[in-house]
Amino acid sequence: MTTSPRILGIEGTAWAASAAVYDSETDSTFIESDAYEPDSGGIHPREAAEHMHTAIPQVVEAALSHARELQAEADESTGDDPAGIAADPPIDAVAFSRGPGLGPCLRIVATAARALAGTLDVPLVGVNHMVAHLEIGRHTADFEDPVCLNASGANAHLLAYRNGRYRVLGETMDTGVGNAIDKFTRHVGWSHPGGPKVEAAAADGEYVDLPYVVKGMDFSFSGIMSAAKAAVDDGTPVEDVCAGLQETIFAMLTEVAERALSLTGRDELVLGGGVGQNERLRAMLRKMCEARGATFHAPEPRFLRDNAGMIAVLGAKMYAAGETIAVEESAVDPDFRPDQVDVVWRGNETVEANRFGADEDDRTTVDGAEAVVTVDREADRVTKRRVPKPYRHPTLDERLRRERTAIEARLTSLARQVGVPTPVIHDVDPYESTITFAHVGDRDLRDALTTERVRAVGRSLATIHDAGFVHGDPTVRNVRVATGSDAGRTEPEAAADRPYLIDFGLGYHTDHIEDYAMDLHVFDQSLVGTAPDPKPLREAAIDAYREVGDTRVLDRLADVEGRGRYVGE
Ligand SMILES: C[C@@H](O)[C@H](NC(=O)OP(=O)(O)OC[C@H]1O[C@@H](n2cnc3c(N)ncnc32)[C@H](O)[C@@H]1O)C(=O)O
Ligand SMILES: Nc1ncnc2c1ncn2[C@@H]1O[C@H](COP(=O)(O)OP(=O)(O)OP(=O)(O)O)[C@@H](O)[C@H]1O
Ligand SMILES: [Fe+2]
Repeated sequence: MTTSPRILGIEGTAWAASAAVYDSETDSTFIESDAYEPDSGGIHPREAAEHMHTAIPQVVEAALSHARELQAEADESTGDDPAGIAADPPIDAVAFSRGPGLGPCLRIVATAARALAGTLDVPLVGVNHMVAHLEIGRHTADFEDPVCLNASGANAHLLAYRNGRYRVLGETMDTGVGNAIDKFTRHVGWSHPGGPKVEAAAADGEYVDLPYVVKGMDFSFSGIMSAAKAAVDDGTPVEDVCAGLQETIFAMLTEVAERALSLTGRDELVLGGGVGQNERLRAMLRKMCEARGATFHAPEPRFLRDNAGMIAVLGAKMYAAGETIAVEESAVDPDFRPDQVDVVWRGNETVEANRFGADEDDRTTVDGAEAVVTVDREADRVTKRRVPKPYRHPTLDERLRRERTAIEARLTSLARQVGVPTPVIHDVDPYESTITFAHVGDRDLRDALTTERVRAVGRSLATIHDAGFVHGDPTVRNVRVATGSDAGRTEPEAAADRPYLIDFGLGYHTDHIEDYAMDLHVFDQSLVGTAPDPKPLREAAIDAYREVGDTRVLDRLADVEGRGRYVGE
């Protein structure tokens, strides 16, 4: 096996019939693509498959002749047979997208890949398309351990590596981000794909308010899309709706990306996927990263939209790690999830169990994802101020900060009333987005995870749900625990080591089982994303919830997770 492989990649999960050659020796990528453009409506699976059928052989041939040229040049410089007849094959392996994607398209690509590998007598590498979207950014940025935001047509999720897998920290609860935008543009009669048209129209539009929906690091587009369609139908100028749509959707994605950086303690962010070509989204992510001292990278547009270059680049890493597959094991998988992939190419890299400075005894300010928290040790109080986010439209920014401050104060008190430990509120100023409340605990749960504490959180969530509201963002960073050192100076609950819930800013009143299940799911995902060994903790949370809460919520949780959603181990 060569140490600097040359890989031919093939992509065809939906619209892009694409082939590429990645030459690791020179770190260069040649891409040949042929896009399927529907005459009307969105992507028709059968038409897309017909497109793959005719276009794949042509793009593969173009890539192959490029590979032959590279090989001839290499042979010439090493004095091997210049005709290339007796020399090595022009590539070391064929990598192809195994999924996720449209079944009929995937099968055509896989068949082409198997045939080519057979003819050239080189191995096959089966690549997960979503992991390729993120690895291309890590590769071109040369980042060590980034959080990745995949913003593509059929998907939208946040991923981060932990213990040999890319874990899904957050994702869309309904459609992919590009598909959501494309549905809106179909409604107003614009041709597919809609993303670039919305971007162009938004440049001439004025921001309008639309529903903003994030739950922890998950998010949903259905409400915004219905509201956007209704606004156009009611006569709001379409450019204004486009501006509102971009500002809202991309602010949601930027917010959850920031929360993922904060939760995982990382300082690198990469963007992947076709929607990543949008300038406004990139500008927002860049601003957010700048403001928190993180580094942002988006690969060039040819690597963002679906392309075989990313398949070839990841194929090379997988090949070098020995991840080839036999033909009989190379079946496609239309639902292939990123967290099903064993990330062997990153070696035995283990993220240290605790990368989050656990010692907080002297701290006076804490930068959360949304707020700056100032600790007054003498008074045993903290002041939390939701700071303006420079990436957000000012109107949206002000609305979110004001609303969240008010709801946080209200629900923090309400939770106390139903017996869930929370900090006592001393003062609230929604217009300054400031709350002053009691200092509680001596660690975030993230830095002091035990099954007992997790059980207590499970019980607390069941209790507030029973009272008719959700926390909205119950992650291991939004729970404070008293590990002992200051148990004496805090309140009675802490002495009993009952964790405090904090940060109710995303909470709301609801009697929907679905909302309660989502709340529990957010907590569960935060365990998966941060705990060295999440399994017993996840079980503890569920068991405790079962003791106190409504079991229909647990049934619904299983549903939520089974809905093609991505859950870890
Ligand atoms: C499974 C796979 O087939 C699928 N691929 C995919 O969705 O193609 P991708 O190239 O990553 O993204 C296409 C989407 O990207 C959107 N898009 C393209 N340019 C855009 C722009 N300037 N602004 C916003 N969206 C844009 C399009 O409207 C379309 O919805 C996926 O990765 O989810
Ligand atoms: N009452 C409190 N007592 C002690 N520490 C607190 C208190 N409130 C907040 N903190 C500390 O400040 C951190 C950030 O607070 P909080 O989660 O409310 O802000 P945020 O910006 O909304 O954070 P995020 O969105 O990242 O969860 C907490 O993780 C916790 O360590
Ligand atoms: Fe894609």
